[in-house]
Amino acid sequence: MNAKRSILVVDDEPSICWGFERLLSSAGHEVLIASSAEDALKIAQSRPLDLILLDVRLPGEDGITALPKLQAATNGAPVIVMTAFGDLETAVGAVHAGACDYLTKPFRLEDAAKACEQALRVGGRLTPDEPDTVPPSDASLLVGKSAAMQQVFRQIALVADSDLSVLITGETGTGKELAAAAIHRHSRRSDKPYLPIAPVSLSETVIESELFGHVKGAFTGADSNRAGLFELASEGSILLDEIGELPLAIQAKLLRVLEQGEFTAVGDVAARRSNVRIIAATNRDLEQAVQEGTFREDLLYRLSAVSIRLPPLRHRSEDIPMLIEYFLTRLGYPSPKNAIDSSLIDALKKRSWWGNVRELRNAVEHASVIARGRPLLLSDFPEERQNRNSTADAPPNSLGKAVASWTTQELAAGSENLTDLNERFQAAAMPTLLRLVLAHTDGNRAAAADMLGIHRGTLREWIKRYPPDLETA
Ligand SMILES: Nc1ncnc2c1ncn2[C@@H]1O[C@H](COP(=O)(O)OP(=O)(O)OP(=O)(O)O)[C@@H](O)[C@H]1O
Repeated sequence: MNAKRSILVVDDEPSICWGFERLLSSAGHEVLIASSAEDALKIAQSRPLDLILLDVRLPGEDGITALPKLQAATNGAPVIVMTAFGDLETAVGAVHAGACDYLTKPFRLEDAAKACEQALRVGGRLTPDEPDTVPPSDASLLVGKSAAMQQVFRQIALVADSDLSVLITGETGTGKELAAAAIHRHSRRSDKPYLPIAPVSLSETVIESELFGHVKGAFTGADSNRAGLFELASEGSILLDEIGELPLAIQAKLLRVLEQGEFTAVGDVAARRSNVRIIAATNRDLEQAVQEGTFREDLLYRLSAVSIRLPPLRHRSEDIPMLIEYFLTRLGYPSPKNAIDSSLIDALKKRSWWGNVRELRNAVEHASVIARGRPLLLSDFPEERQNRNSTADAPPNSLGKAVASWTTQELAAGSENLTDLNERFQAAAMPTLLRLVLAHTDGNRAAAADMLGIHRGTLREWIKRYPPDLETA
């Protein structure tokens, strides 16, 4: 921050005003203070301002309502909104009302300084739009109050209205699909289609046709023209879930959509224009997939113009009480707040939750059935699942020995025609793995997929391909 600028801080907390005064005046700026929206408006009408830092909760008129008036009075000075009560709806509301950035209290002074610097440099609002009027249905709420989730809300709010493609990463069950739906819901495209697709367990031709459509006679069975998702979602958004599983040939076609905004239906020659926003999600490490040659580096680069990482639940255990209460409310459980006590919360916070929020939701549903309306106890919850990386129970090297013996045997018996060793290895090992994991989850496939760290679609395909064996362990 070089040239001297006039900055108005609107907050009824003296410590925040004092902090900003010190921070900004030491950078050479003039700092004005107002403790209410009404006072702020008087100042804004009486003199030019270069930046406004505006709290949401104020005595009298709230910050979000006052924001457009302050902007009108200042001829569009950039406004950074601050709040201690961050949820996604507030973040989006602030951005839609015209804020250029959003800070959740408590924030680090260096983050605040960066936001001010950026706002003074860029100025103005980022995303002009009508106020958001679509109330989310209950099940689509992204719940969380941890700093990590606040950061996610901020990113969603800032990116929702642009047409940039977004890459959402995070472990299974962290809410990637919810985040993608929220981006669409809060975008200008919200009245247009939002179509999610998970390409796992579909053959390459089927995925290609699903995405781009096909013309009559393109392949056996294609007896009429069929529109793909890129046409069906016209002017809307597509979620490509499990993008890491997309075959390389389709990746090339997707790159063309991203770079040139066009695609060709299967069996067609004419290019069609795409006006669809692409949101992609994955629980795979795409950098590693690039190293391994299964994911195109240029596509990763294009997709991650904006990238949002959903943190695992074990890194934000402070969200657990809120999430439990939320799930109990959705289940219609009597007085959810009183149904959980601090010792239960402490015990649940110590768990690893490898299946993340999905696992927590399933566990709460399970506990609520057992508790039948009384306060929940730890014993109502399913037992904690093993860390999927733990090898503690395995006798040392037993698996290695078994694999060595199997491989040696195969190689010894092997003829020159040995070309499918990996497939035969999978066929030998998978049925047992699947049987034991499914037995452990009482046949619950979603839970088994979480444990295996794979998508449910992939599990479905594995079960079909390697039917779980029935012999005892
Ligand atoms: N922050 C959250 N607030 C409320 N519910 C959540 C949250 N995160 C996840 N959930 C719930 O957990 C379940 C899994 O969420 P979602 O399908 O979005 O996860 P995902 O990351 O896409 O998982 P996967 O990679 O396995 O597809 C859903 O029932 C969703 O409603």
